[in-house]
Amino acid sequence: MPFCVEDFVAATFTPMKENGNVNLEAIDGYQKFLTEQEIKLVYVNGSTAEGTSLTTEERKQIAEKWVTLSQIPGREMKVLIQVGGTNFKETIELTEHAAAIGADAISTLAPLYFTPNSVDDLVEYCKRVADKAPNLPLYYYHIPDRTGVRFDMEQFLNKSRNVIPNLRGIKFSSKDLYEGCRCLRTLDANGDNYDLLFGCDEQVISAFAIGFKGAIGSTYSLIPRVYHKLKQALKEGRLDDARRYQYKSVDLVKVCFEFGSVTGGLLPAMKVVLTKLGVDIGPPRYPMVPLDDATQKQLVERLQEIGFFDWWSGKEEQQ
Ligand SMILES: CC(=O)N[C@H](C=O)[C@@H](O)[C@H](O)[C@H](O)CO
Ligand SMILES: CC(=O)C(=O)O
Repeated sequence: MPFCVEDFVAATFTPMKENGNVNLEAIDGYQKFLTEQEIKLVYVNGSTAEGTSLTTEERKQIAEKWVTLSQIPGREMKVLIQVGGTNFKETIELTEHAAAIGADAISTLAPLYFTPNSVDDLVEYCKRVADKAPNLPLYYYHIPDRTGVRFDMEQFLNKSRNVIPNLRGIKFSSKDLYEGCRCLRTLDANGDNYDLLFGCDEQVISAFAIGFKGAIGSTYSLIPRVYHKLKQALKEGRLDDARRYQYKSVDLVKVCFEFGSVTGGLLPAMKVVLTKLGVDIGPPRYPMVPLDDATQKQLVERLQEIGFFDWWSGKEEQQ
């Protein structure tokens, strides 16, 4: 079951209408935009997508849309579907649905609210999900700051190795690079063909330095070219250049956080950024609140100050 993700996976946003409904039609333009930015993998219904704010029916429709679009010649991409949530029955329904529609992989959060008591409980949970789609690779979605589930991922890997045949890795959305490094060491020592995908975009250079090969995140939708250049620079040993690209990502994330809220973090601001790039992504869904017009204007001014639109268009590269 080879599925080596040595690339950037765009964690997709969910297009919404002003009335709060999902704007399924707008996924078309967004998918095309990502194709043009050379994004070849997408992560659907995760945090960036407000997956836990969507109904199960909406999640299915969104998953179907991404899979269908990814089958259009010239617009091919791999589609990973996040199936986790609060309700195990729905998680299973979404897992079976992902398999039935031809998704490339699934990913699950830890169960929310009634959270596992031990790493063994977590392994058991992932196994129950994985068993419902035995032909699909499964990526456990580790995002302790959101789920409160903080079990050590090195232990998780060691305990699940012989138990979950289709586990293929972890989406590692934690800034604990010591833990990440221990995971990489144990995978290496055991010859595991797993992907450890880093989830903190503003630190991805550090993750690559210790051996991560791929990453999943929200900002890969916004500035994929910057990250592709970062990776290329690292590959060629041009560390200063690589840092320069990481600084751009840090600047963008920092500005988005300036307009962030406790509920949604930087997400409502990032939806504005994508809209300004010409993708009709709309507002976030409550309990996240959209930025009002005046605040959007301030955000655009801050983006101009950091030169975002110049490096986005590639203008700055010619200087
Ligand atoms: C909570 C959240 O959305 N995390 C994302 C993925 O895990 C990241 O891609 C961040 O949005 C990004 O690193 C900016 O902080
Ligand atoms: C990686 C991330 O942002 C997501 O889960 O959507």
